[in-house]
Formats: sequence, C-alpha cells, structure tokens
Amino acid sequence: MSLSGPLERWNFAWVNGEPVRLAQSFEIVNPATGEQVGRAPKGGKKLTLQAIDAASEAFQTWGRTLPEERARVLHGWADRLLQHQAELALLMSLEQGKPLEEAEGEIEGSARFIRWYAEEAKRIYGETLPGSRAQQRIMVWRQPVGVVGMITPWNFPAAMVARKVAPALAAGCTVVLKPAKQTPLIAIAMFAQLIASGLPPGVANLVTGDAAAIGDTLLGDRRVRKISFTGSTEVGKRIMQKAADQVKRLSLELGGNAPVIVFADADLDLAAEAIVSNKFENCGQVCNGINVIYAQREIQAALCDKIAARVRSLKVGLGTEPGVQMGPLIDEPARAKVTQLVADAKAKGAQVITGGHCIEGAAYERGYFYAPTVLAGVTADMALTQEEIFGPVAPIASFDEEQEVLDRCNETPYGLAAYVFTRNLSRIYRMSEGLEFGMVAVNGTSLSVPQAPFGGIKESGMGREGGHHGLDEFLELKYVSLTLVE
Ligand SMILES: NC(=O)c1ccc[n+]([C@@H]2O[C@H](COP(=O)([O-])OP(=O)(O)OC[C@H]3O[C@@H](n4cnc5c(N)ncnc54)[C@H](O)[C@@H]3O)[C@@H](O)[C@H]2O)c1
Ligand SMILES: N[C@@H](CC=O)C(=O)O
Repeated sequence: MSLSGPLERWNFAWVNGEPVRLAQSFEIVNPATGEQVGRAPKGGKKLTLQAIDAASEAFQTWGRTLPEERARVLHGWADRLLQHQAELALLMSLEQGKPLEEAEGEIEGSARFIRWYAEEAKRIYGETLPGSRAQQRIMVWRQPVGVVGMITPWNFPAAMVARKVAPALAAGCTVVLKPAKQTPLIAIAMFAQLIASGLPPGVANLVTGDAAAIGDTLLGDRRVRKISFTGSTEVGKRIMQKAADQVKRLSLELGGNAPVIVFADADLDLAAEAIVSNKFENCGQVCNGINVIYAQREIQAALCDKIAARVRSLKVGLGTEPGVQMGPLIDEPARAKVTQLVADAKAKGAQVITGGHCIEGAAYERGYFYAPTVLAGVTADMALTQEEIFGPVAPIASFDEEQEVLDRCNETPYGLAAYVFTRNLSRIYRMSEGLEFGMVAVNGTSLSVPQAPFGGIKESGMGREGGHHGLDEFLELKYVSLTLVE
C-alpha cells in the first residue's frame, strides 16, 4: 500500500458535510521517526462557530429521525471502517506510533462500539408512572441533549471518537468534535467514512487547530448543551470550571493511577501475562493502564521474574514493522517525564530489573523510544506511585496484609480502574467492594467492551462510555404531567 496516498489526503476539517481547508495548517509528526506525516487546518473560533451553526441547524431534523434511520447510518459507518481497516490502521500507526496489530484491533473495536449503539438507538424507552390524582397521567421521556462538543486525546485516537460519536448520534444529538493535535488524521479519515454512510450535512462536524480557542468557543456557546471530554485530569478540571458558567452537561473521562494487586494464592503465570499485556499496550499510554504492581511479599520475587522474562522478550520498533509489539512514546515531553520518574525512583532505592533508559542508535535516532522497564523495591515516596506514569514502566511494590494494600490503593485521588489477582472468592468480593475505582477487573486486565460502562470516579472523572449508561449521557429526561379534562 502506498504510504503517501492516505497521509496527504486528510488535510481538512469537516463542516456541514464538506471538507474545509484553511490557509494555515500545522504539522503532524510520526513519533517513531520524527518525519512529517501530514498537516491539518489550524482553525480556531471562526471555524468552530461555523461548525456549531451547522450542528445546531442539523439538530432540528436529526433529533427527530427514526431510530432505524440512525441505526442504518451507524451500521454503514461500521461497515466502511472495516472495509478500510488496513488503510486506517496504517494511518493511525504512522501518526500515533502504535503497532499495526494494535491499530487494526482499535478499528475493529471502534466498529463494535458503533454497531452496539446502532442497535441501542432502537431502545430509547420512556416510562409511565402512576399519577397522584385520579385525572393525572405521568410520562417520562428521554430526548436528545442537542449539540454536543467533543474533545478527544491521542492515545486511542479512533476508539475515543467512536465511543463518543456513536452514542451521541444514536441518541439523536449532533456533534462538533476536536481531536488531539498529535492525531487528527485518523479522526478526519473516520469522519470521511461516516459522512459517506449517508449522514445528513451538519450532523457530525470536526474541527482542528488551537485547542484553547476551540474549547473556549464550544464552552461559551449556549447552543452547545454538553461537553464530552477525554484527556488529562488537569485539562478536564479547567473544562469543568468553564462549563459551570452555563451549567453545561459534562462527561469527563480523565487520567488514572491503576493498581494491580497480586495475592499469594493467585495463578502467577496468568497474572504476569495479563499484567504485561495491559502495562505495555500502546507503550504504556493507556488511561486504565496499570501504574503500580502490588505483590504479596512471599510471591514478589517469583512474580517479578515472570514479568521481567516476558518484558525482556518484547519487540520494540516502528509500529509499521512486522512483529513489533511496542512502539515509541508520543513525543519528547512524554519521554522526558518517564525518564524523570524512573530517575526519581532509582534515587529513592528502586532496583532496575530490566530497561530503565531511552533507546538510542541508528534505527531509533529520531523516535521517542523508551525501553520496556521493570522496577522492583518500589515504595510510596516515589513519584511514580502517585502520578500517572503513562509510559512503559512496570514498578513492583510489596505488601503483607489485605487491608494494608487496600488502604494504599485508595489513597490516590484517581479512581478509574483497579485489578486484583486471587483465587479466594470472599477476598474477591471484599476487594471489589472496597476499591474506590469506577472499574475493577479480577483475574484479568481487559475492560473495554461496548456493553459495559467504562469510566472513573474521584479525579478520574464523571459519566460513562459504553453500555446503555453511555447512551444516557446524551439524553435528557423530560417529565410530562397530563391532567385529563372533560
Ligand atoms: N478515562 C478515560 O477513558 C481516558 C481515555 C483515554 C485517555 N485518557 C487520559 O488522557 C490523557 C492523555 O491524553 P492527552 O495527553 O491528549 O490529554 P490532554 O488533556 O493534554 O488533551 C486531551 C484533549 O484536550 C485538548 N485540550 C488541551 N488543552 C485544552 C483546552 N485548554 N481547552 C480545550 N481542550 C484542550 C487537547 O488538544 C486534546 O484534544 C491521560 O491522562 C489519559 O489517562 C482517559
Ligand atoms: N483502554 C481504554 C482507553 C484508555 O486510554 C479503551 O480501550 O477504551
């Protein structure tokens, strides 16, 4: 497949069903090579207002389309994403750096979310409640929120688009989406497939450029009734403050600090396999990715050996090369942060079991590569236990008692995901009930499926994506009290 074709094509925004090119554009760089892979329009307030105008106009009709029609368009979108899976995966790998296999899986997963919501569009049911007077009838309706502003991150640049746009369109909302500056191309290409599926003009719009100007325009416009944001807790908090001015509805999918707790009775091979696959997916840049591994003291050494053996065998390189299992970090600030966190841990006594350094050399000359790393002897005073690492570093700490580890895990202000490995059923319940996180996985580490409510509590955000809960994020309740008259 030609690499130049798919890359240079996607250099526009989408407004009212049309591609929009601007005089000014910004560069998108392959994090594995430092080479430019494309350009996207440098839009701001004007472009965003045009997109809101289009979305607002389109809502007047899309909000009243039959659910079957919305489902037809969404199924068409999923079909087209799968027809173009290889091309889209290549585009994603080139602008984001992840291995092709992961990128292909992300396109497939996006299609699964879209199909699930295509079907859920048909199940937007209301309620009839008993009245309080003989003549009273009470109905509860669920109606689309309206125009939704969406802001997505770079780490899952296709899945995050699908997980927001599909339920919004299923609910009858219209959207203005801003992808991350590092990864706009895959979003632009996905919108091309959505629009080609017969979506009426203006229902889905996409703008790129100045994040603050676009965000502030979405937040300041009363026609935008909701903001759905996925990204860092820092930016999420700023959006929440600004949304207060108009009491806009919010969904915030923010950062995490996921612990995995491995008890002495666990299947250690199963745990090691699942931990490595979670921790090193997408070079450790996963919101629900494991941050710290808590191993019960008597099995700590054995678990560390099993994890390190698997980590040493990971093949690192350009995501587009066959067999590569881990690509680069997204940019130099991300690599500098990982370097600094590892240096801090080493200075405070952590032992480097494997990795612990940037990868240099001809093949990696201009990419942001960091070696897959395992650290042992990790303690609570090390910054990487408190902060979201977002990189390929697996820190192992030890614990003695169940209550002690539960308290340590709950100390974090984050609350997205937690993982537990044990065979003891009573302990499974105690831990699942006690962990202050929005999601708990037991004896496994994968969480993201269309039918389940993905999301966090505390400073990891509010609202859910996935499941019928994810559809409710785009619906308002209306209570209608009807009094019968003669
Ligand atoms: N909870 C979840 O489901 C989930 C999923 C994926 C990623 N994340 C989190 O996302 C973070 C990584 O993504 P990131 O680095 O792209 O996050 P980020 O907060 O830097 O950026 C996210 C988005 O916000 C935009 N943005 C930045 N400043 C803005 C502003 N002032 N106004 C409006 N928009 C603005 C960015 O351009 C981007 O589109 C991690 O913390 C990760 O845990 C969470
Ligand atoms: N792992 C999550 C995304 C978080 O970064 C997912 O698969 O949805």
